[in-house]
Amino acid sequence: MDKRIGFIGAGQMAEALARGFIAKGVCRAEHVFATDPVQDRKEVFRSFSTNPVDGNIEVVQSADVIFIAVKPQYVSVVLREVRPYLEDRHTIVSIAAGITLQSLKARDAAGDGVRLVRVMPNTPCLVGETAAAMCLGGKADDGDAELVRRLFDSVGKIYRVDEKLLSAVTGLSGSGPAYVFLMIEALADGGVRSGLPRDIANQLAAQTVLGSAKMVLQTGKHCGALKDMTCSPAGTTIAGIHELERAGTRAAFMNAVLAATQRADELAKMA
Ligand SMILES: NC(=O)C1=CN([C@@H]2O[C@H](COP(=O)(O)OP(=O)(O)OC[C@H]3O[C@@H](n4cnc5c(N)ncnc54)[C@H](OP(=O)(O)O)[C@@H]3O)[C@@H](O)[C@H]2O)C=CC1
Ligand SMILES: O=C(O)[C@@H]1CCC=N1
Repeated sequence: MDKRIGFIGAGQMAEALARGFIAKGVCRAEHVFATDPVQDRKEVFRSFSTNPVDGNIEVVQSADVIFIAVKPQYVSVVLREVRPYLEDRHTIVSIAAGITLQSLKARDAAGDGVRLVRVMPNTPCLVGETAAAMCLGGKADDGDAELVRRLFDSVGKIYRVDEKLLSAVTGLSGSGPAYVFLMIEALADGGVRSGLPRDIANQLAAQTVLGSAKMVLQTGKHCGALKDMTCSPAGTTIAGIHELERAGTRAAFMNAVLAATQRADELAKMA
């Protein structure tokens, strides 16, 4: 792709996206520009051959696709700052949790006439396996959707959804990697508690999650049927499942997604 990619805010998510895009060859490192008030973050971007620049306006002047990757409460201040420098060539991609298209194009933010795309990505873009969703606003058209789709298809999967679903996407897949990391860590702890060396326990736990996710995606079978395949009558697995059910694990995961979704909605109100 010949587009230049800019990041306003060079934090964890910006780094994961930039590294992912470059690793998958959808853009070249020298076509990536990033800025951050924290000097160390700029040095991180320099370390993988992208261009750290001195401010948000310089990012806008250097790039065509501008990722707004600051914390939600700073989004409108950033947009107000760069607004006079926005041109028709720019597509603005906000990844901020909870910040609506309406508030992105408000008069004290980007204003009317800007190509706006909201994306909720997740950190596995770093390894080419993001689960993301997007919606369009402002002047954004199918060309912008195609551009964003091309970027995200290179680092995983992206789905177009109604904006009203984006908080739920945030609660499920945006925050989801953290739930899964916690689960992998806990599974490995269980392995260690049962006598496995830590490194083998970590590998077994992570590979089990990877393999199980692939079975869901590749077989198209219901998770309940796949679970049943693992449970021999009076066997080991059903004894483990019994404990998970006793602990309310399903409700805990559902409540985690719900709490994160509600938090995304709260962030929208606070911004
Ligand atoms: N982390 C994740 O998994 C995901 C994050 N997101 C969204 O991505 C955004 C960034 O999150 P994340 O990367 O985790 O956060 P980080 O705090 O790691 O990164 C944000 C960076 O932006 C910097 N910053 C603050 N103000 C400005 C400014 N005015 N101009 C330029 N840069 C600024 C921050 O500096 P300082 O620390 O000094 O404030 C910080 O280094 C958030 O809106 C979040 O909702 C979306 C999906 C997943
Ligand atoms: O924790 C957060 O607020 C961000 C948004 C989704 C994932 N991380």
